[in-house]
Amino acid sequence: AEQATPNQFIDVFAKIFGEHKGERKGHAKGFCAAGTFKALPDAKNFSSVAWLSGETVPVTARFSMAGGNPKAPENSRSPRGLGLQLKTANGQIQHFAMLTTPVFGAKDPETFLGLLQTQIPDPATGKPDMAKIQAFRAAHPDTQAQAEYLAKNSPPWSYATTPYFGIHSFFIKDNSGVEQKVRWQFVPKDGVKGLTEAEIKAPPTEFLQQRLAERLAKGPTEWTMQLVVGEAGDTETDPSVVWPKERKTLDVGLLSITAEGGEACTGVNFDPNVLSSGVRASSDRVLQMRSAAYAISFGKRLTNQ
Ligand code: HEM
Repeated sequence: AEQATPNQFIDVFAKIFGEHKGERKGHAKGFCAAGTFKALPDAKNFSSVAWLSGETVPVTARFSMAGGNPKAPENSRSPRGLGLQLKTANGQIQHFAMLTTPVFGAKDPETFLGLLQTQIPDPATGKPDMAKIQAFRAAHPDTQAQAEYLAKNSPPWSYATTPYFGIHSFFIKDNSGVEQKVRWQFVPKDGVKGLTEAEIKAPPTEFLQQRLAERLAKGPTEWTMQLVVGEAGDTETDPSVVWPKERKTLDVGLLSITAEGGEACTGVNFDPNVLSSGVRASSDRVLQMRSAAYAISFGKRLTNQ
């Protein structure tokens, strides 16, 4: 089959969600936040990547709802996103652009594009054809793990009460010069809390920014950054597959969100392939596709398209 192109994603998002000039074509609804990242004392024994040194690194962040709907209802069973940009004192930049699911909804760009194409509303009814979506999912088992996770785990009660997962594999050079295959995740110090069944069934609501503001009025909200260390045979190319849960996990840092709102994240393209020296992307084709798609979306939204 032919390879998917980044423009096909921009096009299909417009067909599913409508045209929203000046907005992100994915994760259209969201808001900026700010804080710091500080490595835990042991992290520098693992790697000398700049942001693991222990200095307090300023963070520009954005919390978001998946999808291209700028008015997405906040009780929907869809992923939430967190984009982080770290800038170290010596000028290193590191991005994380994560979801609240440990896996992605497809193994490669072509399957993701195919799944999105089934979600284009039927012009006759204005709604997607559920049978078509189900048939596609049945024929593509790699689209099922994320859907199952979303069905079993309630959407977050607050952006502060959910973990965020990097999903893709990356390589971090350790202090002996060996590249370690890792996946990163941020675990909330406030604990994991989802919406109740009643809250999920209630009419579309908007509460995520207000709940975060109320939480921040009491002080910073924190996450522990963990690196899951892969072993030989753990996939580096397939973001729809979670690694075995007995993998070694290192607590490497503390993300502290201290403020929300403002426009500091508007000029940031949270391209997940912006990596500090000592960090390298894997050959995951979904990860590779993201840079090109985000660049198109970024250019469009900055020029009010
Ligand atoms: C081929 C697969 C994917 C495509 C085509 C895609 C597309 C997009 C696009 C067009 C944007 C808007 C970018 C901008 O205007 O700044 C976006 C935002 C985002 N995506 Fe993806 N995405 C994909 C996969 C993923 C995956 C696997 C993750 C997480 C692991 C993810 C997490 C995010 C987040 C957190 C944002 C919001 C960034 C922000 O707040 O500015 N996406 N995506």
